[in-house]
Amino acid sequence: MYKVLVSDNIAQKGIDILKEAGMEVDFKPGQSREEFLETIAEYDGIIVRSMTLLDAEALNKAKKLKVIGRAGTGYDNIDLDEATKHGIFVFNTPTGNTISAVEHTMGMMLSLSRNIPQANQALHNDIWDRKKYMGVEVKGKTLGIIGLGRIGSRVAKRAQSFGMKVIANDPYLAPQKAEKLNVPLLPFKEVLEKADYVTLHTPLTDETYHILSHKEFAIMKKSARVINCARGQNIDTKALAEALENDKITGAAIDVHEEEPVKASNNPLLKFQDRVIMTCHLGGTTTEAMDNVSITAAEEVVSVLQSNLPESPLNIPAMDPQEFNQAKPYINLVTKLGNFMAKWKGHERIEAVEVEYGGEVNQYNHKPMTLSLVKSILEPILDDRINLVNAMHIAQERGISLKESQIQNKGELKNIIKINLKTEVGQYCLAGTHLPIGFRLIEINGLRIDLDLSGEFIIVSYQDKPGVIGKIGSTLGEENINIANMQVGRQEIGGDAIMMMQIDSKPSKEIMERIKNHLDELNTQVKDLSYLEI
Ligand SMILES: NC(=O)c1ccc[n+]([C@@H]2O[C@H](COP(=O)([O-])OP(=O)(O)OC[C@H]3O[C@@H](n4cnc5c(N)ncnc54)[C@H](O)[C@@H]3O)[C@@H](O)[C@H]2O)c1
Ligand SMILES: O=C(O)[C@H](O)COP(=O)(O)O
Repeated sequence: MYKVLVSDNIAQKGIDILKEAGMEVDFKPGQSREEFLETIAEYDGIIVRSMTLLDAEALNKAKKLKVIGRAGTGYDNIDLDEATKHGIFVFNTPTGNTISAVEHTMGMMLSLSRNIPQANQALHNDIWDRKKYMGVEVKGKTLGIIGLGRIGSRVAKRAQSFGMKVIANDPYLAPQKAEKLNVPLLPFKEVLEKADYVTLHTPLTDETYHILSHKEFAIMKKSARVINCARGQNIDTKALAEALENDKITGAAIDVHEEEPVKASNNPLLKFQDRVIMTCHLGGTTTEAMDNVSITAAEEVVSVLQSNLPESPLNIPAMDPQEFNQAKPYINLVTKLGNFMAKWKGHERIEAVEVEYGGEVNQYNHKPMTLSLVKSILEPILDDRINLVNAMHIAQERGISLKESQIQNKGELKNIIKINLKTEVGQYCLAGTHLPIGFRLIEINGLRIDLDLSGEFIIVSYQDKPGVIGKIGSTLGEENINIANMQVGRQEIGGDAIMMMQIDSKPSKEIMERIKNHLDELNTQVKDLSYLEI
């Protein structure tokens, strides 16, 4: 039975899903870091929100951990590289709280414009002051959106319906997407200069850390108001406090904070009661969003523990389900070729793997195929230590160079995948194709063949000599082993030759030994005599 830790608050519906799937669940929001580190080794899966820190220290102790589910969007509390090294799948549930974050942003902008929280607080303190809490309209004002993704784009639509002019900065967004939204994409500095409201909707990255600091506040309008419902570290809090102090900008609405939870001792913004609105990271905290992210996270943890791939992976390439289904035959083909290669030559130290994709295969993202190939080649050597998450990392760690390329398939075949393996001993090549009748092996070390890519095989590399084929055939016949298919090729008379046989039953070690002895008697310089079951 798998054991799952839920270390932050999620909706009960998510916990029920885990239990119904037969998981043992520990629900421990708010547990101490010490207890967390002491017990993390027990768990196969963990569900977190933004409060649990899954850094290298924690992940190094998580010896059984297979999957981390982030019930929410931002995953800056998870060390992705470290999780990847350990082969731990990490996924998030990025759409479940989008609308809640959008609506919170709109609420913050309106509250900031109309002093709603301040007036409410005053009235609760028995103060009626209509003059002090006079506001401004948002209609006709310019909203500058930094990060026009899921949340930013929806904020744009809502702001436009309020009669605002919306401009944005997002260097990674396809311009057509912004065009469709009728939002001009402008340089960062220009957005800051023009905006009456600046709202942040970027992830936390090296580039977006303190994306608003002294320099940026200095170029904003004095009347500008700033909204942050993205990540606390996107704003340099001290610089924001100074900008407010020196009237460089007018106000701010802040949902996410550099240090959470916020305390009077760690946040200089608390003193600006009239100009700063603060909420306690509530953007994604609605009944609907909590249900959405909790249900999805729980379903996905169960699914990954049942050996499926997550829908929104963070450390393997994502593919939409339709594309994945269409590419699946090629993922299976490359895996079969990798299994074949591993059984044939995996005992030799691998130096390089090259994979060539031809024909229809090139309509699809190659990454999942290449990852599957690397996994299938290294799996027999590394047992279950390798999966799609850490395959590339392990290959790099072992000094194996990897190359992907595209080839033209000139023949009639609609698709072809060719893998080339370089080991300390030699170079080997296999090619295969996917046909309606199944997977076919179409080339081995330059020899054109056409064999079913499953079953039992004997491969012999030798120096071309009369008598070899007969000797092998008769030895197998004596032992009642039927040859279903056989193909032979050579470079020239008396040159390097290769024989590929598909047989109906497994030859014993003794039979293989006898074949070897017969070939030695013929003095054929046998370079390879392998039996493989695929
Ligand atoms: N307050 C909350 O409770 C809450 C809730 C949900 C999401 N969030 C946060 O909101 C943020 C946005 O979420 P999303 O779902 O819209 O993400 P998203 O990935 O859909 O959008 C982020 C956008 O930022 C852009 N971007 C990245 N780097 C940039 C840069 N240097 N300059 C300008 N743009 C840049 C990306 O191209 C992308 O379009 C995330 O940080 C997420 O964690 C907060
Ligand atoms: O990135 C997110 O999904 C939001 O910041 C919500 O975070 P939370 O799950 O801690 O509320």
